[in-house]
Amino acid sequence: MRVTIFGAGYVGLVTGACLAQMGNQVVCLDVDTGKVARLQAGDVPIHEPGLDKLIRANAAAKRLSFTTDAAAAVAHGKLIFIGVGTPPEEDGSADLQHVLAAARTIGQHMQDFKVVVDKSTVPVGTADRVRDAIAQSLRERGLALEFAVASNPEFLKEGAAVADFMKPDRIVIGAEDERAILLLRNLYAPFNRNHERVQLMDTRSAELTKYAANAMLATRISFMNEMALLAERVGADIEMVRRGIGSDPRIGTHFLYAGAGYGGSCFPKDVKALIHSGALQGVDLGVLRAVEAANERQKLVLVDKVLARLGADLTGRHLAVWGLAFKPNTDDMREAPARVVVRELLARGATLCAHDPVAMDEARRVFGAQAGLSYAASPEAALEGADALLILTEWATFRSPDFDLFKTALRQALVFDGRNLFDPRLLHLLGIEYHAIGRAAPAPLTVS
Ligand SMILES: NC(=O)c1ccc[n+]([C@@H]2O[C@H](COP(=O)([O-])OP(=O)(O)OC[C@H]3O[C@@H](n4cnc5c(N)ncnc54)[C@H](O)[C@@H]3O)[C@@H](O)[C@H]2O)c1
Ligand SMILES: O=c1ccn([C@@H]2O[C@H](COP(=O)(O)OP(=O)(O)O[C@H]3O[C@H](CO)[C@@H](O)[C@H](O)[C@H]3O)[C@@H](O)[C@H]2O)c(=O)[nH]1
Repeated sequence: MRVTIFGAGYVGLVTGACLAQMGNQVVCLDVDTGKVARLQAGDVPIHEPGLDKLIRANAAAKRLSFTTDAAAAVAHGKLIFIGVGTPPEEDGSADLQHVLAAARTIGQHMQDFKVVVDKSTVPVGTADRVRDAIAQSLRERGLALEFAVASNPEFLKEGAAVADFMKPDRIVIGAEDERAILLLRNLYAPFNRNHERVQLMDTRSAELTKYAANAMLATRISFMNEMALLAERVGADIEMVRRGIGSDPRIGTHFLYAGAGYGGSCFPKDVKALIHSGALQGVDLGVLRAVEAANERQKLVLVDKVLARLGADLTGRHLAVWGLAFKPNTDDMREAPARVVVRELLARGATLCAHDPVAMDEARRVFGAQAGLSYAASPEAALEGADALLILTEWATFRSPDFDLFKTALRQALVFDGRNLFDPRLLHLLGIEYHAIGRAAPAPLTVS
């Protein structure tokens, strides 16, 4: 099928590459000329496992191309996806300017029937606004062409985006138009072979499903982070509690990891946007307000531990930081807890040497030329001469380090772990002082 995608970001590129891999003819349109030029040259601007290979193979097979030519892109696809950004406004609401600009562009160029599918995360009622924007552009052209608008929210996770798209838990289609439903069902048929994954619903329910899913996951994380605070005070271990509750199938094991707070381009903005949508309707989403407040506090928990141990003035202290991305397997630093932690430690007078396997270029862009912040080519190099190590992202390569280095490379064997990577008893045995999230100091080992 011929498919056009507005937006060549995380969602647009992954959707485009995966649909092309199934044989579809995909054109990705972006307004960022630099990004499109890079993609046309075979350079994939984001780090996402498996994505660059998929993009290059499908571009070489002429199933996937990138353009800034809106007229040609709109003419190409019977199905036109909108996968542009919906960043937060000052008041927390979703900024729909890019979605509505894409809708207007479609209305300005379409010549025949199109199915316009919103894949961006948008508040309930946006499909109606997209419909109105297209209709308005058509009216301005003196045309009355038919088109349908559907909602098809995306549930991929960064760092596992290609795998998530190829093997989705569910494919939510919000549509009322039979032509849109038929085209989308057929487009997704190759991703829907083993069991029925398509969930067909009305557009408004589809739009709300996306926010509700992210809000539920964020709620679990903030809940566990609060339990972790309590666990520390009462001498319990949040990792034991996590296993204890996760084995109940009504709760399940996923998204129960306490840590340095959730980040990324989705949970923070989507929780805010849902709270805002509730307020507009006179519904106070108090649970979500608490989820957000708990997360803001949580981003500073590791800093508080450092200050409690090393003193409120960190002047003259040098600290190693492992991990800058908001999660492993991505170079994305949008809303990453590292942004808060690094700025706070620098403001307290510390100097920092950071390492991240892929996000250091992005970090240089985010932090700019910050006095006191340097980068190391390896995790080991970051440790040299530091007073302590802070761990902010759970990269696999951090999980089994040479623990002896913590004693030889660091000035003192002191580790603050925001992702609970290690067994506190092991580090205790090795003579390393270890502060993690929600984990009380270990009892001495019984030795026979
Ligand atoms: N990143 C994720 O993991 C993820 C997962 C599911 C859903 N979403 C949602 O999908 C949407 C896109 O997110 P993203 O992370 O891919 O964003 P992104 O910022 O990585 O990419 C958006 C792209 O859209 C382009 N763009 C903006 N206006 C445009 C226009 N008028 N025409 C064509 N292109 C335009 C931008 O230049 C940019 O390249 C958001 O609503 C987000 O909430 C994101
Ligand atoms: O138990 C957990 C799980 C995650 N996190 C943190 O939560 C954040 C988000 O992680 P994750 O959900 O894995 O990544 P995203 O790429 O932001 O994906 C979320 O946001 C996307 C955009 O809407 C959705 O499509 C996905 O389904 C949803 O998981 C990260 O900072 C993680 O460190 C925790 O602290 N504890």
